[in-house]
Amino acid sequence: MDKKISFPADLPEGAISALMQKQNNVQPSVIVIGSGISGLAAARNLSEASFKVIVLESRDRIGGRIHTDYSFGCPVDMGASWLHGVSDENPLAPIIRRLGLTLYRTSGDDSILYDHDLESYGLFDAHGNKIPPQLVTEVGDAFKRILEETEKIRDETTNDMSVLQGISIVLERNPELRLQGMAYEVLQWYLCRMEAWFAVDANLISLKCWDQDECLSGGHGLMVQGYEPVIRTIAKDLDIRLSHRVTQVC
Ligand SMILES: Cc1cc2nc3c(=O)[nH]c(=O)nc-3n(C[C@H](O)[C@H](O)[C@H](O)COP(=O)(O)OP(=O)(O)OC[C@H]3O[C@@H](n4cnc5c(N)ncnc54)[C@H](O)[C@@H]3O)c2cc1C
Repeated sequence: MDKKISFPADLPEGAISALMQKQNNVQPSVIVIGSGISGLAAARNLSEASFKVIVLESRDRIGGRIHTDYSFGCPVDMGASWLHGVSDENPLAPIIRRLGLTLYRTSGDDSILYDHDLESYGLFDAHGNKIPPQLVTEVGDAFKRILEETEKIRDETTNDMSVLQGISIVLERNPELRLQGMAYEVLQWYLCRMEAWFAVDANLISLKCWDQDECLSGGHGLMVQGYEPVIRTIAKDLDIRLSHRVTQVC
C-alpha cells in the first residue's frame, strides 16, 4: 500500500477496502508475515474485508507455536494445547463450536490433570537430591519480587528492553535480592519456566509487553482433538507461501 488515504471513523466492515479500491482503482493488497494464529487471524479478517492477502511463512508448515503432532496416532500438541477462556467472548468459540471440537475442562475442582502448583511435582538437583519444597516456594516469592521491581525499570523509560536486562538492572540496584548457591539454581529454573511459556530466551522477552495479556472468563479447556483443526479452519483458502522467510521490510 503506497498511497496515504484518510478514512472517516466508524466505517462498516469491508468499507476501507472498498474506498481504497475506488480511489486506486485496484484491489488493495496486504502481505502478512507469519502464519501463526495471529498472522492467520489478521489475514482471515483482511481477506473477509476484501483485501488481497498473501501470507509469507518462513517454515514449511503453518501454525507457528501451535502445532499438533499426529505421529503417535493421537493428537499431541507441541505448543498451545489449552483454550484459555472457555466462553462466548473467546474469538475462537464459533470455530470450536462449528467444528464440534471437545474441550476437557482442567480448571476447577473436577480437574484430574496436573496443575502448576508445586505440590504436584518436585525439583531435584544435579545429583538427584530433592530440593526442599520450602526453598522452591521462597525462591518463587523472591522471583516475584524481582519481577515487581522490573516494573519500576520499565516505568522509567519509554524504550523497551528485554526481561533479562530488566532483571540484571534490578539485581544491580538491589543486592539483597541476589541469591546464592542452590537458591540461585532454583531462580534459574523459574527463569527457564518463564522462557518456556514464551518459547524464547529471556533476552528476547519484551519487558514492556510480557505481562500485558488479559485472561478471558470461563476457565481453561484442553483441546482434546488438538489445536490443528482450528488453525486449518482459519487458514482455509488463504494464499499462504510456505518456506518464504522475510528478511527485509522496505
Ligand atoms: C510450549 C507452548 C505451550 C503453549 N501453551 C499454550 C496454551 O495451552 N494455550 C494458549 O493459549 N497459548 C499457549 N501457548 C502460547 C501460544 O502458542 C502463542 O501465544 C501463540 O501460538 C502465538 O501465536 P503468534 O501467531 O502470535 O506467534 P507464532 O505462533 O510464533 O507465529 C509466528 C509465525 O511467524 C513466522 N515467522 C517468524 N519470522 C518470520 C519471518 N521473518 N518471515 C516469515 N515468517 C516468519 C514463524 O515461523 C511463525 O510461524 C504456548 C506456547 C508454547 C511454546
